[in-house]
Amino acid sequence: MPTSHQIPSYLTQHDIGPWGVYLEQIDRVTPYLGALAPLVETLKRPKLILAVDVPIRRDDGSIAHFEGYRVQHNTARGPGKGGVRFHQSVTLSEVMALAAWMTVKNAAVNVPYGGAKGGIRVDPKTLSRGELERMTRRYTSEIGIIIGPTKDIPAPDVNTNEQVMAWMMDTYSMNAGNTVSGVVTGKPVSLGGSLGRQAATGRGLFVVACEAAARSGLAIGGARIAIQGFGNVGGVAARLFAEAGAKVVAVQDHLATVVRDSGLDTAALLVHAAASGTVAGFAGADTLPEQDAFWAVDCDILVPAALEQQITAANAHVIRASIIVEGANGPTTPAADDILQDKGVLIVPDVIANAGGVTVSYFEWVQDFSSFFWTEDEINQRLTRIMREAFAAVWQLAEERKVSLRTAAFIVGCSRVLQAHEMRGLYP
Ligand SMILES: NC(=O)C1=CN([C@@H]2O[C@H](COP(=O)(O)OP(=O)(O)OC[C@H]3O[C@@H](n4cnc5c(N)ncnc54)[C@H](O)[C@@H]3O)[C@@H](O)[C@H]2O)C=CC1
Ligand SMILES: O=C(O)CCC(=O)C(=O)O
Repeated sequence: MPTSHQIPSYLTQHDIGPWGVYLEQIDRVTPYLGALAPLVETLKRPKLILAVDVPIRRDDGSIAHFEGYRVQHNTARGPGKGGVRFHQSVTLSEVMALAAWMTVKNAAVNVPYGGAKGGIRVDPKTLSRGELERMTRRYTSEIGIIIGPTKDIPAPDVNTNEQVMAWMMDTYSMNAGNTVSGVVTGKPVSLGGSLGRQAATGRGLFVVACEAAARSGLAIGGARIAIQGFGNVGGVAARLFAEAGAKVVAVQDHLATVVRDSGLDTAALLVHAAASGTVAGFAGADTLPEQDAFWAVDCDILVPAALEQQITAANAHVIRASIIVEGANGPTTPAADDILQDKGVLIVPDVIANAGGVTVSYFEWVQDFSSFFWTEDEINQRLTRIMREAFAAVWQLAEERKVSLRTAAFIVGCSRVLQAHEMRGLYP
């Protein structure tokens, strides 16, 4: 647990939430940072926090107010970069942690960004399309004072997509007086988005899962895969695992867990989920009676691809996978990390495993600046190379320093950020 002096006054000890997980991860890596360790305090303090009121007129004429945030955790290596989340459980602690993980991630895979994240506490499923658009536009106007293509570049996250990015880009552009396509990534391809961005996070996850499996002597063909979250990340990962001959034996979303021992028909499940908004009710599978039973499913590779703090001390003991590949940000608590490490489970941490999305966002941003667009093959090849190189560097460091892949990834990421601070001379 972080000590009380580390907790900023705007968060209280009892609701420290995901920010507390992040602080503990920083404390765990600090002994490995050598001469940079004295600078680590900067990583425990977000650079800028903006909390905004987002009022909209509902379709029935009433006014609703939502709480929104944009947090820039660190910009030593470049502009802030990170997604925007619309979810009923969004808190400041969560957005701070998500922004900080972006700082570490962007440095770990060496894209030239700092870390940022945004969110609105809202269940978007309760809004009409018109209400969603008005909320998105108002939020964009409110955070418009701190975002921009050279300052902070939002992108999709949970419950946001290319349509939301199109509205954000349009609102920012209207206020600027000209089209600014580079203000967000994950846009529709017709508006300056990149081929391959929609599938990039799942694809990058699949690439590093294959690398981890190869080094562990596990063949992907025939491997049993369990996936929590069947949205952008989990859905694409499921498809790629199935195409490679693995058996996706369990998928859980917010409403149900569907299982099939011989492997789910992932193509049919994707069609079902797209039509009904959930995996619940899928005819080609059994449904587990309890959501918690998902964690004990017999599998080789477990992919948490939903929300934070899902794998905890309460369920880590029952996990049967030998490899966990973190599609979600912050899905594993430090206490669960310890239990899983004792059990010999290999965890490929979020800051590497889900970095494919921001990597292709970087490609999108570069393409927007140059107004010259690449083919999908070029994008996928560059993505695969970056993911493999980042994974190999972290694997090698973990072996040399005899630490977990998470600690190794944090050593790489935090060292790059702190070296940037040192070279820029932010500590006169
Ligand atoms: N979209 C992207 O490019 C990236 C996303 N991520 C992370 O991946 C995770 C998933 O993001 P997306 O796939 O984009 O979101 P999404 O909105 O497309 O899908 C989220 C999925 O999680 C499920 N879910 C939500 N609450 C759940 C619960 N309590 N139990 C089980 N399932 C639950 C939903 O039903 C849905 O299937 C998040 O942690 C996000 O931060 C990380 C890197 C990039
Ligand atoms: O594509 C991006 O800029 C950020 C994606 C994101 O939010 C994440 O990696 O968690």
